[in-house]
Amino acid sequence: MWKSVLQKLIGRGVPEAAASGSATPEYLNVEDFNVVEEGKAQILFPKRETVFYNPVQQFNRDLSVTCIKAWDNLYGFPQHRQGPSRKRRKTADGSTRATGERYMRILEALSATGLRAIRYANELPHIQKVVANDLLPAAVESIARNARYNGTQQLVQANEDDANVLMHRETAQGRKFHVVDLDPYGTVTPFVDAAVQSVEDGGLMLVTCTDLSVLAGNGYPEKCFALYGGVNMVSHEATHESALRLVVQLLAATAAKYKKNVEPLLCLSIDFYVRVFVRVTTSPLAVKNLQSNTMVTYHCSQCGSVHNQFLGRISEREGKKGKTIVKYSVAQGPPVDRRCQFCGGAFHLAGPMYGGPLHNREFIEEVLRINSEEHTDSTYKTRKRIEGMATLALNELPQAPFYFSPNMVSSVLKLQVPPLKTVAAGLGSLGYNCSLTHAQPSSLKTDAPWEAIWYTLSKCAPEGRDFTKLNERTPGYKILSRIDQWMAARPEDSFDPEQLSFEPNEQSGKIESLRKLKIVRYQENPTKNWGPKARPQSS
Ligand SMILES: C[S@@+](CC[C@H](N)C(=O)[O-])C[C@H]1O[C@@H](n2cnc3c(N)ncnc32)[C@H](O)[C@@H]1O
Ligand SMILES: [Zn+2]
Repeated sequence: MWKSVLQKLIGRGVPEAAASGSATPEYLNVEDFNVVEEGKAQILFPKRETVFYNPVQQFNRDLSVTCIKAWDNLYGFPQHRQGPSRKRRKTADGSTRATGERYMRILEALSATGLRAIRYANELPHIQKVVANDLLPAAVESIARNARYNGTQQLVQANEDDANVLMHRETAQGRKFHVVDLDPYGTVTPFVDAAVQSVEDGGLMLVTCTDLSVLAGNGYPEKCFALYGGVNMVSHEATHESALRLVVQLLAATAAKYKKNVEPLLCLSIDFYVRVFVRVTTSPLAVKNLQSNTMVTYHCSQCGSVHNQFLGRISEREGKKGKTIVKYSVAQGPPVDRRCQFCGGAFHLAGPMYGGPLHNREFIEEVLRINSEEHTDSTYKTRKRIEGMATLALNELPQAPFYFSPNMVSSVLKLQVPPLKTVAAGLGSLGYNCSLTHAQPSSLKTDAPWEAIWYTLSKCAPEGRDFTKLNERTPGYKILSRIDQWMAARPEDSFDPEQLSFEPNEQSGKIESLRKLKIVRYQENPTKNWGPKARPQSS
């Protein structure tokens, strides 16, 4: 039955679509549908829900439109292919998007209603085609109906296939996509192998995972390992960043099999899911860095201190005729003893996961520019939040995996929680850098070792802490009572405790000025009962 409806929909020439402001096409009885407007699309939903739609994911879709535009401006195909210069040209409307033909082929492999695909067709320049695919006949029917209702049926091609079958078939026939968007129920894992092959060289992959109980929860380390090839930071507050690193690792390790390098452009932990934007480029040379960009993490089950162990080392030396010779070798380790040097607790092992930078500055700056100069609140309802999240991501320390909250550290030491700026000033005075993180409020990323973190926090309370009043079995007692031991054992080239000061400095200034910006930093619950949303009953 759906096929005949579909053929009817596809078979009728140019529609009198609602988007073009004319009357409803005669084949549709709008009474049967609810109409939802988002971005520059209007989507018809059958009154009885048969196809997946989650309004809370508007942020995901608004952000994705902005990120594809940024990718197009910076690395998009016609101008990129012409040479290494990434100069952008001003267009008549004042934007700096690349001029050029409609070249971009996008695959939305798991499309449901077609809303996202139609938004891409309506809101992005340079679209040649958006293939909107779904396994479910009712979804494909909805995509075709909505493409026609929006007048985008020339650009949006509804397709019914298993996503993997579609991607492998298209790749086999030499038809790759510049942009591949994977927005599945739960994990993305089953689609990654086909997707990294299906994306054009230098193309963009957009990936959602909503299975955060696995990627960031406490209950399923074995499932996390099976799906992502690594274990998350079970029971650790930085588990949302490890979720991002596990997803990037999955993408990078899969792409590496095909000599492709994955460069993270923007990786965000959002509400109940993660969204990762990466550029995939064929580069056997860059793939060689994967080993030394991959790490395992020892995190103390008692006090939460963290030690990262990278799996490889890269060293460079100058050879004959001044040529640089790069050597790839195995790592030395482990970086910790059997027991935590601070509290004597046992370590838990997380990873392997990606340990490099999660964002690209140039890319985020372009996202922010587009968001402020080219988008308006009326179309991009989540614009303020994009500004807030991207600004936080832009200001994150790039080479400092994970974060800690003064809240958690103080609760271990049984101290009053000091303000973030005080902790940042202390670490700054010892010569370390700090930043906020988009992944958790009131937390700090830092390149300081944990000796410096415990030392600084232990000195935050003006009157000091009389640890003898603590229970001797607690990690706090052990850390504070052994402070002379672990301070003496710290590496010689680390900090000088005499330098510690809580006077405002550059690090506390950075944190304060970011906190004073009028931006939406962290989202409150967007709606009542928000979350990943279950599949519709009939699917
Ligand atoms: C979370 S929904 C997609 C939501 C959509 N991207 C949006 O922004 O509204 C996931 C969709 O994937 C489809 N799906 C699940 N497994 C699939 C497969 N193997 N191949 C193609 N589609 C699949 C489901 O039918 C469902 O419509
Ligand atoms: Zn410990």
